Amino acid sequence: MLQRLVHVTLNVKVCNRHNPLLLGIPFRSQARHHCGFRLYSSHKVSALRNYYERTAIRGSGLMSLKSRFYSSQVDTQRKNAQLESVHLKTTIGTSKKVDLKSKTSEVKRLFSLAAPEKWTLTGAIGFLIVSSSVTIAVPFSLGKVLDIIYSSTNDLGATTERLDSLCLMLCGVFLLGGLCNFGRVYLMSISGQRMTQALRKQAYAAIMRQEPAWFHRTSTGELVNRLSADTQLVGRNLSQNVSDGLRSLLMTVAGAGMMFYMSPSLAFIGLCVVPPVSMLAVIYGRFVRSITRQLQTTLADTSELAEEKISNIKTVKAFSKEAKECESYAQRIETVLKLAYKESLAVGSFYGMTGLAGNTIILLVLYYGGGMVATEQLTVGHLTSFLLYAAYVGISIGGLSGFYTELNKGLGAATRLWEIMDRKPLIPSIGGLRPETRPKGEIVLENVTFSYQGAPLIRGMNLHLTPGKSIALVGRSGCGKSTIASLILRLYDPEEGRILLDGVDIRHLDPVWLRSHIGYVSQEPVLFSGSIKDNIMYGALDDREEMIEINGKMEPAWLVAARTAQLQDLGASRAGWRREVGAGGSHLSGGQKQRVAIARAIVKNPKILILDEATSALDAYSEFLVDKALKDISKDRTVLTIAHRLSTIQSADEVAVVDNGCIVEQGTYTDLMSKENGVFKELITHQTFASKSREKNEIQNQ
Ligand SMILES: Nc1ncnc2c1ncn2[C@@H]1O[C@H](COP(=O)(O)OP(=O)(O)OP(=O)(O)O)[C@@H](O)[C@H]1O
Repeated sequence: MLQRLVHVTLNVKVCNRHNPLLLGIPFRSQARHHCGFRLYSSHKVSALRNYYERTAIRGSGLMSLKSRFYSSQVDTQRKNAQLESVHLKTTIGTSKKVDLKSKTSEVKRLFSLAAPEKWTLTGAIGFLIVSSSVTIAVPFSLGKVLDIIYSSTNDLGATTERLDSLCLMLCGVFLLGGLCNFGRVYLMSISGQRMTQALRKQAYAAIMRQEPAWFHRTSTGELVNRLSADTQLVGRNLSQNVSDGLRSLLMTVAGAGMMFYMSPSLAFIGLCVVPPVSMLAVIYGRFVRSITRQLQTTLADTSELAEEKISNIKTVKAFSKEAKECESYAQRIETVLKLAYKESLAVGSFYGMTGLAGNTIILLVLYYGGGMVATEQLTVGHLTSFLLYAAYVGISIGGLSGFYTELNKGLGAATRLWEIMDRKPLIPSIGGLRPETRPKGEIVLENVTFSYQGAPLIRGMNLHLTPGKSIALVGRSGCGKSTIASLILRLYDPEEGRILLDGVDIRHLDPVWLRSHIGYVSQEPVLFSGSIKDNIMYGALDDREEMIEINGKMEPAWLVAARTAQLQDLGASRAGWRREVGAGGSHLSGGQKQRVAIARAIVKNPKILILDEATSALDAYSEFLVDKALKDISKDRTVLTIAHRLSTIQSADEVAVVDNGCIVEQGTYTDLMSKENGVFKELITHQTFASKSREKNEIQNQ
């Protein structure tokens, strides 16, 4: 499909207001660089708008532009490109023809992946040429041997001598061929493995770069499948498949050449089946490509289901849903099987037909060749050689079609990998301002609006976090408290409004720098496989063990953090700090996990602490101890606590109440409680906050 390229550019006023970093960059490069999109003139207005909604708007730094796109006048240079209320400026580029599905460029790109392995591959191709030449020499030599035998009527001694020397020479040639074959397969195999590894690294890095919102739309099973199966398919394609394909090509060309050399008329008869088989191969290759794509997608869905259920086996068992889970897995697998049936049918038919074509060649050659031997136009040795060459050509054409099929599979897999590798994350993982000094820790949310997949959640929120003070965020379940934490961490960008750290919009700051100053304990902390120490060190800014002075004694920062988070009991266990926590922290209790997560958050000595119900899984005694420790480390830090417990709320310097996407009340606990008909007072009265007196009793009982 050839289409004309249209550059779509953003309105500069809007861009600059919302993202001063874009100042001075020409419109066209802004749009293309930032959103990574190209649009084509045949896109209708609605398609363009949809495209914008899907790619440029959601979760991006440009998200805040959305409403403005829809409210302003369109500036367009082409009548038929009227974009209604979308606030875009379109300029038609030069009438450059762009082939949207240029398969050639895809193939080129696929082969460019092999560039780092060019020398190994060149060596392998060298071996391939030698080994193929040896194979090609076999039928000819065999024909010669047969002719010597048939022509040896009188002088037996001379014939034996000729035979001996010919066979000796052939032995040497075959040995060389064997060695070269070994070299070819070995080199191709190792370079294939290396290409797969390199691809895996690139794909994994690309996945890690993406913003969290992208992961909501892309299933984990699919990503794991791309990392394992697709990379392997591409690696194998560029090595083994290319090697086999080249060998088949060489054998086809050389075999056909030898056929023509020996008898052009017989060669024409023998090769008349090649064109229809080649056409069949092309059709078959296309079909296999589409079916492989469907198969991979369905397999990814199935893996996703299996992964989710296996990793949460306790919940499955607690509800006795093993049988149901097996059934739903079987249903998904059924779809895979149906697709596999289709593929098998195509493979079977294709190989059946190519086999038939090969046998037809042999039969035709035998029939006409036999006649030629009878009329002495051809010797027996020549006919035998010819037959072998015909068989070679038949087999090699089969090999070529196999190569084409595999190439199509490889292209499908590579396209899926490029989709990930080419995607520019809407929130960069690195880059931006990195102030030299440690931040003061003042956080301001200014008119922040945010929605998940179009469902509004935060509506023009204003919130001020003062350095050195703690603020407790309270509100009904699902009102968006954890989302506010995610916005401050810049895991998502607001659609409108901005978040400032010490007066600087966090969109201009390097996310790595920003997050290095924020300690975060999530509601359901996740630990990774490894020891307790490894997990605490995960929060450190680098892998080196930082030493800090405590009461005149130098101690590792992670140990101090562990003590602060009341982890002494874990440290005192038999394996000590080397105790393995298991996948996702499955070997630890909920409270232990939470304390390790707290230690992990404070080990980097952050200026801002976000504690999302950080002590909810602790028993009252541990919570009392951790609270005390957190109070100590909260000095001189900005603390945002997302709290349900009364004790946490009461100990905060201020309380902010979230309701209907806004902060509706903010003040000290006493102030808010003294407000007649206040939202906070009502929350405290009606919600089930843990009573402080009950907690005190529990502590006294310990
Ligand atoms: N990734 C997501 N995609 C779509 N909706 C989401 C996503 N994450 C959260 N939500 C929705 O956003 C709303 C706010 O979620 P959030 O976790 O911020 O609430 P919360 O106030 O912290 O709740 P709780 O007090 O129960 O922890 C909820 O209705 C939730 O269903």
